[in-house]
Amino acid sequence: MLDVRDLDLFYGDAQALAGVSFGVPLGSITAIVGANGAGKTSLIRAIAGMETPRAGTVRFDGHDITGRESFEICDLGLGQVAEGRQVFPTMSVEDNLELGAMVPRARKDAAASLERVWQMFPRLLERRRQMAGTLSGGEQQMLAIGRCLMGQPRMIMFDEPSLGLSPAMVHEVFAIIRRLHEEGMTIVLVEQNVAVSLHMADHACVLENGHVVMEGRGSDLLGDDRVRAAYLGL
Ligand SMILES: Nc1ncnc2c1ncn2[C@@H]1O[C@H](COP(=O)(O)OP(=O)(O)OP(=O)(O)O)[C@@H](O)[C@H]1O
Repeated sequence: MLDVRDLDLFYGDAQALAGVSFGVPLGSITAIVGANGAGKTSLIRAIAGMETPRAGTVRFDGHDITGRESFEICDLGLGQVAEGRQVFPTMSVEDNLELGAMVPRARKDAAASLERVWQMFPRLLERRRQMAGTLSGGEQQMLAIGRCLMGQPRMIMFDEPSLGLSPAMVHEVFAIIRRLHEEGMTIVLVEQNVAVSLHMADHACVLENGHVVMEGRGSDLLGDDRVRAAYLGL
């Protein structure tokens, strides 16, 4: 569903991605694993149109989306839940959600999408008039996911969705990701929690210093000695 080929990304003279190629099969959970600074966030941002690659191509669902605006990419059905739950703190929960339905493909069904989000996250419904900045970290993550769903994506890229959350909340966030996958969503998952993400993933790639050094089935990578030593401490 997504095909990334030979992607190069620079910040000034510093190269963050060097010839990155990998694919995300339709209906998969694809994990991107790597140490701090390996380039995972840069990769997600480059795919989502928030950074402009210097070279390479990104194709999503048959469209060449390389270098396109993030709004346009979102409108094609590629959503992302950014690291650090980027909600608008001085807007209400409901207004944050409505912003998620601004893209043309989602606008006319916004009311139905909102009902679906309330059903999925009853806690957000209870707090619909509360300012987003006063929500707990876990609730803000739910809101970030809900806002992404308002755009009616067919694929979602999650960047560190469990970062800074309590164990119970981490469990809940992973349960939501599993549920979305079961409902047919294609998922890209960047996670510090490598063991959990590889267990969940059908497909995975390992990024080191801006290069893809391995790509394969999640279960194969879990069994790989180098992955076990570098990322699982085994
Ligand atoms: N806006 C920026 N300007 C300059 N350099 C940047 C910028 N964003 C990222 N970098 C650099 O690019 C490299 C890759 O960073 P990136 O955040 O993509 O890695 P990551 O794998 O997501 O790391 P982490 O797990 O720590 O979030 C790092 O060396 C980082 O310092």
